[in-house]
Amino acid sequence: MTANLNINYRRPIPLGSTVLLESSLEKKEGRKTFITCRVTSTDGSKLHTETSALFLSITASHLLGG
Ligand SMILES: CCCCCCCC(=O)SCCNC(=O)CCNC(=O)[C@H](O)C(C)(C)COP(=O)(O)OP(=O)(O)OC[C@H]1O[C@@H](n2cnc3c(N)ncnc32)[C@H](O)[C@@H]1OP(=O)(O)O
Repeated sequence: MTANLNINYRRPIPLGSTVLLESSLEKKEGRKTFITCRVTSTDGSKLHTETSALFLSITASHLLGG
């Protein structure tokens, strides 16, 4: 479950363009998983978006409000 999501939009992505999306698992601490992601031009020269997020493992009952 997404607990935290930060997105920096650095440059617009031109309509119809192809981009490279790289996602990394930074660390895992118990129920917490820290992920980063970058969207760049396919040659990596232009940074479009950079993101960090924290996901928490949950139980099915959490989704049901338990
Ligand atoms: C265009 C489309 C865009 C789509 C965007 C993505 C859409 C989505 O992801 S939809 C889902 C959105 N997420 C939600 O609705 C989640 C709502 N929140 C929750 O259900 C709960 O707060 C939940 C499950 C995240 C955490 O609750 P709970 O399981 O009780 O964890 P809790 O005991 O509070 O915290 C556990 C640990 O995580 C940490 N933690 C919890 N929330 C955060 C947070 N926001 N930031 C940093 N740390 C956090 C706590 O500090 C604690 O750390 P430690 O164990 O070191 O003390």
